[in-house]
Amino acid sequence: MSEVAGPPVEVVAGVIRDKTGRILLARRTEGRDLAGLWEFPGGKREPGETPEAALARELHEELGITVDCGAPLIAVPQRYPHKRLRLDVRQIAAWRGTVKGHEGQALVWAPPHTLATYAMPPADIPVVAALLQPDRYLVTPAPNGSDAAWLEWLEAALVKGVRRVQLRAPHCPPARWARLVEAAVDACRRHGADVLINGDLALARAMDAGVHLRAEQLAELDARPFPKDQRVAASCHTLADLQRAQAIGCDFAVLGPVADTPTHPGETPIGWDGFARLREDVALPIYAIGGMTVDDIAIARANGAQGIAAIRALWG
Ligand SMILES: Nc1nc2c([nH]c(=O)n2[C@@H]2O[C@H](COP(=O)(O)OP(=O)(O)OP(=O)(O)O)[C@@H](O)[C@H]2O)c(=O)[nH]1
Repeated sequence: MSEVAGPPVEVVAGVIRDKTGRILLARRTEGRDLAGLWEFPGGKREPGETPEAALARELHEELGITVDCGAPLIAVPQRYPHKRLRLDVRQIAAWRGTVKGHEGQALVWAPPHTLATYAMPPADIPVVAALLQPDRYLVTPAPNGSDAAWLEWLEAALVKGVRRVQLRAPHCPPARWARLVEAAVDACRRHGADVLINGDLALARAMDAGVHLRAEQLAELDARPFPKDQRVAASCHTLADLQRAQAIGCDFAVLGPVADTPTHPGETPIGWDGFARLREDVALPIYAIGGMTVDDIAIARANGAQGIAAIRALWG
């Protein structure tokens, strides 16, 4: 069996911070796969080793430090032309010693907001997103009651910490929806939350908000509809959708349904295995959707997701 089809290579990497919160990146040396790219320090797990032991060994060998392994951040299944890997990234809770590149690798302490400016391997794109972007994406339900009640529920979700919102209301009359969107965009901005409007490019443009593309819209686009500073995301169900989302430069995608959900009866869930298999062929941050609750964020991260997208579980 070729390495591309066989089981993934297990790789562990650490998020090491200094006292000011900067994060350590190492540059892959010449002659190795992906040479010149920046990565989170770490390496391959040896047979029989736990991820924590492998990471402690690698960081000692490569940097000369002793570490206490902390919480898992994300584990990214990724396929490269000649291999598949699972990049298991852990927060480093504490470390001792003096950081030095023992293998001739260049090192840099990067302030978190600069991470995306470093050229990195595809598997690291979701890692950087997991460090910097919200782990939950609220999709609003249709306003079935009064406008005031709907806006109060949105406010409650924002107060609870939701920081990324998709405004969506299938079948809402356009004039009512435009009024609600205006108030909702305002509420999201007050809370510093990212706001995207489902489907309606003109409304998103008018509000200077992001757009969340439906899968059918995505299929018809061959370029990103908005500039880089205005978010573009897309709903995906297949690998072709994900590849198109990546090709047009979407900031992130939503993939599912992962589990059964009453809002999309009759759709066959892809399960976590299906999610992980689809995710390994693109390098996008991807939220899992379909029957998700906040209790699923850890398993979502363990399958390479940015987190969960949900209506009911995040509303109010
Ligand atoms: N340590 C580390 N490895 C990463 C990251 N992202 C990523 O794709 N990888 C890949 O995971 C593998 C890590 O193995 P290693 O660092 O022990 O590898 P190596 O140079 O001996 O590996 P090679 O045989 O693939 O060239 C490499 O294939 C590397 O490209 C990352 O952020 N940190």
